[in-house]
Amino acid sequence: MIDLKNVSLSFGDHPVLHNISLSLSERRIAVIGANGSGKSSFARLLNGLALPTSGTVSVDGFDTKKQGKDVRGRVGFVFQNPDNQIVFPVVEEDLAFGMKNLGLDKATIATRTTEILERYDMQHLREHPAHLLSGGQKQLLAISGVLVMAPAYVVLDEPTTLLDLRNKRRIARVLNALDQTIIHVTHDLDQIADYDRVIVIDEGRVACDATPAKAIPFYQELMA
Ligand SMILES: Nc1ncnc2c1ncn2[C@@H]1O[C@H](COP(=O)(O)OP(=O)(O)OP(=O)(O)O)[C@@H](O)[C@H]1O
Repeated sequence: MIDLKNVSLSFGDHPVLHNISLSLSERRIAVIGANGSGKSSFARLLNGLALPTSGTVSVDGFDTKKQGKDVRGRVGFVFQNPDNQIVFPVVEEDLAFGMKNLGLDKATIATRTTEILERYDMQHLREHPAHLLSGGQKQLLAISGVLVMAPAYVVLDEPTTLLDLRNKRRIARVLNALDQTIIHVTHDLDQIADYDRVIVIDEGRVACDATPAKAIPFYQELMA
């Protein structure tokens, strides 16, 4: 469970999130809202990429301020642009990077690398230069690089924004098939119609927290 208690976040004297208290445990959670409403800032709080100015964020009891390493081991983060996430020149090296940081042995790294490449039909790309992948393949590699570390939660910040329709759908299918809890920041309302929970953020506050059937029309009305 990810718990936020009275969380506020400011950058300098600019308040961005105001007194948010939430518990996140459903399997598919979407976060939607206008540009600049605070969605990315909210997402970044969940794995300690941003720390609250006041209040606490905890993941399975671990405080993001005090136990960052435990939190990062539990919460994977996928960025909008996979180029910001892919750090090694060859696909298999990139997949191995996070696992090496976790201290996994060579055999486990090799097994998990094979498993994830097979799962997403990318075996033929194992020794491929990462920068030559298509946009969809790059995002799949970025997501794979997070999944091989076996996080309990995956936070995704607009992972399909840069993709064409076919790849958007492919990534949506990948996300829907995950066992982990996902917290998915998106502007793509079609993708979240059958999610368990939708949180609408407006001007740094939770304006609606409900099922898609209630939260999506609320958001559409807000944007009208
Ligand atoms: N590192 C930072 N330093 C200063 N201000 C920031 C920083 N990150 C975000 N902000 C500000 O916080 C506010 C919320 O930004 P955030 O990126 O969280 O919004 P968002 O809802 O994700 O927007 P978008 O849909 O456009 O991605 C904005 O006013 C932004 O300028």
